[in-house]
Amino acid sequence: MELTTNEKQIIENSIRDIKDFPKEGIVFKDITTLLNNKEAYATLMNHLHSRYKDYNLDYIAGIDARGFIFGAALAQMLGIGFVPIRKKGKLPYTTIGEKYALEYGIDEIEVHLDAFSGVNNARVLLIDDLIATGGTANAAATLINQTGAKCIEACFILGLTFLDGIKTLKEKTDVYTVLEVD
Ligand SMILES: O=P(O)(O)OC[C@H]1O[C@H](OP(=O)(O)OP(=O)(O)O)[C@H](O)[C@@H]1O
Ligand SMILES: Nc1ncnc2[nH]cnc12
Repeated sequence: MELTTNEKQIIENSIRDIKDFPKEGIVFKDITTLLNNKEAYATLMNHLHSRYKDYNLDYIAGIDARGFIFGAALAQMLGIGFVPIRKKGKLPYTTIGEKYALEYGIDEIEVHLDAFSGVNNARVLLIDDLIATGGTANAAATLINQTGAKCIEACFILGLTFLDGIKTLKEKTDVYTVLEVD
């Protein structure tokens, strides 16, 4: 269940820091080097599978775009459905949306209103690659709960602990981070 120190190292070492991307002062955590490293990707996904296999989850919801990669893979391993939470204007059927603050301005994410309707009071795990300010994940958890489903936990590969995102999100749902960056 717990990652061994060695497994944690394998995952941590596979994530690349890119300084000043997309703008000066930001250290961008590049997970593409985790994804193309078969040992690191398998170590991570096997860990997530072992953590969540007994949670009685009905769906995984992944956040556009990097949350799709981990979320869809995990849903398939757990044998449950996957629901994409997308940036505004991308989903074709009836949606509900939630706005959230960016560093500059406002963005919005949406989910199909009937996305979790295959199961009454569906138990949903929210997943994304990273939590920073928590604005995106908070909006996503709100949307899940608005459909009548329940966000049981929010899972991130990386949590930036020098920001308040994790603390704020914990008021709404349980939070799990594989790695913390401080
Ligand atoms: O905690 P927050 O401050 O809300 O930031 C975290 C979000 O930012 C990144 O996505 P981004 O919006 O850059 O979209 P992308 O995955 O399409 O690149 C990341 O993948 C999270 O979804
Ligand atoms: N530092 C960062 N690295 C990658 N994605 C991010 N999203 C928000 N902050 C980020």
